[in-house]
Amino acid sequence: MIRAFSIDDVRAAEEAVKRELEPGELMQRAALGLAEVARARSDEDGRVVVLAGSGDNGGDALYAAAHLARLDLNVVALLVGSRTHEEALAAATAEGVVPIEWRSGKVPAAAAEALAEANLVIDGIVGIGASPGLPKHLENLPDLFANDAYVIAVDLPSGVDPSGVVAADCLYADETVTFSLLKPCHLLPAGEAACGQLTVVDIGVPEPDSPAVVRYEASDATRLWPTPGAFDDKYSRGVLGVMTGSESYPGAAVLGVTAAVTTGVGMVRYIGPRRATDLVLGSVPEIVSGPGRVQAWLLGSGWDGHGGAPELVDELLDDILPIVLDAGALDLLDEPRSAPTLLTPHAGELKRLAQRLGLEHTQGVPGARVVADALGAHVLLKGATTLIVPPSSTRGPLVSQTDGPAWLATAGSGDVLAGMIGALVASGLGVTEAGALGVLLHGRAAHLANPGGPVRALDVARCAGRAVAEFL
Ligand SMILES: NC(=O)C1=CN([C@@H]2O[C@H](COP(=O)(O)OP(=O)(O)OC[C@H]3O[C@@H](n4cnc5c(N)ncnc54)[C@H](O)[C@@H]3O)[C@@H](O)[C@H]2O)[C@@H](O)CC1
Ligand SMILES: [K+]
Repeated sequence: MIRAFSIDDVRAAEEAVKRELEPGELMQRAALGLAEVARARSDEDGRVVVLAGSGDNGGDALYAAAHLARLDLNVVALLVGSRTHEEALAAATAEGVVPIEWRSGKVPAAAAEALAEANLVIDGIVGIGASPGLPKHLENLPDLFANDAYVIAVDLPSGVDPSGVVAADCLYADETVTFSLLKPCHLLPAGEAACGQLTVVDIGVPEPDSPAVVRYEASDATRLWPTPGAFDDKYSRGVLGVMTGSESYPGAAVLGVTAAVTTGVGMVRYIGPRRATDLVLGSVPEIVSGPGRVQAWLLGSGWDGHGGAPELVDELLDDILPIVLDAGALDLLDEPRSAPTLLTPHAGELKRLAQRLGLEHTQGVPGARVVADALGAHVLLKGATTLIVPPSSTRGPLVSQTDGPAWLATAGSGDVLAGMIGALVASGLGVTEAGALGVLLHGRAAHLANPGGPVRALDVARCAGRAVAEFL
């Protein structure tokens, strides 16, 4: 599992280590690690421009500049903040780094020339001390870079919100060199795309106890998968009740049920309108049609209204079983249930849901968070990066998954994901783990369905079983 930590926890962990070290030692470690990566990425005749801002991020960059100049690279330092880390600047100039001030206004000619010639740019404008966005005079900075310049961000791409919540103008990097601990922006959509390749340099700061953001990997699927044992039967493995599909959209039921059965669960009980039931039975003869005992419910994919059985739905919502609410069932809840509940909206559905509930945020992490808090439910926000946001009261980390190819943006894909997650919840996993492993499985199954190419949702569903075998 990949873990990122809140900025407050990172600061506290760094301070604790600093107290045990000589002053400045931690920055020296960061700068040396950064310089080693930069050296490995630069040519023999490396022409390097270091962008140094006011804070310690600029200090890291300037000390790294000193190391690179000592290795005979040609290094220019553009001092772009209102202040400069004076000791780091002195160390850099002592090794032959050429400083150029560009603290505001138009770019000085010498700075523009250095940037146009640089094949390596080190972005030390701001790090974890930053508010989102770039200073006005640097907004068009990338226009000054040579096309083939390799950009290394120090700790994080400058301009990115360190906590990964607010999307802002930032300097896109080819590689981000961070120190010991990942920060939320490295894993969340508002920052991750700007990071490029993420490289972690160990400066000896131990992980705090509780991560703010986690990402599940294949090894987590191996560890957590609800694999049956010799004493299991179909009931002990778990039964999933599914109410999906409608007269207008019966295909959603076929896709979700196919995915659930192929993912592996003791049994699926399906309840839906006549046409959908006939289609589901026709393509998935393993299911049982009609009500009965189940361990979890999946509702809503392909609904056109309330799924045709409002009394039953009300009963389920009052019940103590875990429920996955997808698509048309997202509108069912107005207040928290007393049992685990996972909502699986895409961005448009989240917006509609948050507006219906009269909440102050409607998008991204803040939108998912207010919905999760209002409904006491986990919100799995689907997208190129899929997030799972728990209610604040759980104090649990956000989950951020980027497993699927973009080919998964196709009709029926969400119905398949809901079926996979439903199967995992019925098998006994908590909604967070089921959501995260479901997203992992969805991505892996898409890859198996057609490596590197377009996929249809039914093929993704059919590949679930093989994908599970790969995890195990
Ligand atoms: N704290 C530590 O123990 C360590 C910190 N390190 C480095 O120090 C960085 C954090 O340093 P700081 O706390 O000094 O903070 P930063 O260097 O991130 O920036 C703070 C400075 O930037 C200004 N600023 C804030 N937002 C801005 C914006 N949007 N545009 C332009 N300027 C802005 C502030 O006025 C302040 O002067 C880390 O990201 C890392 O690179 C490393 O040296 C490792 C050890
Ligand atoms: K930076």
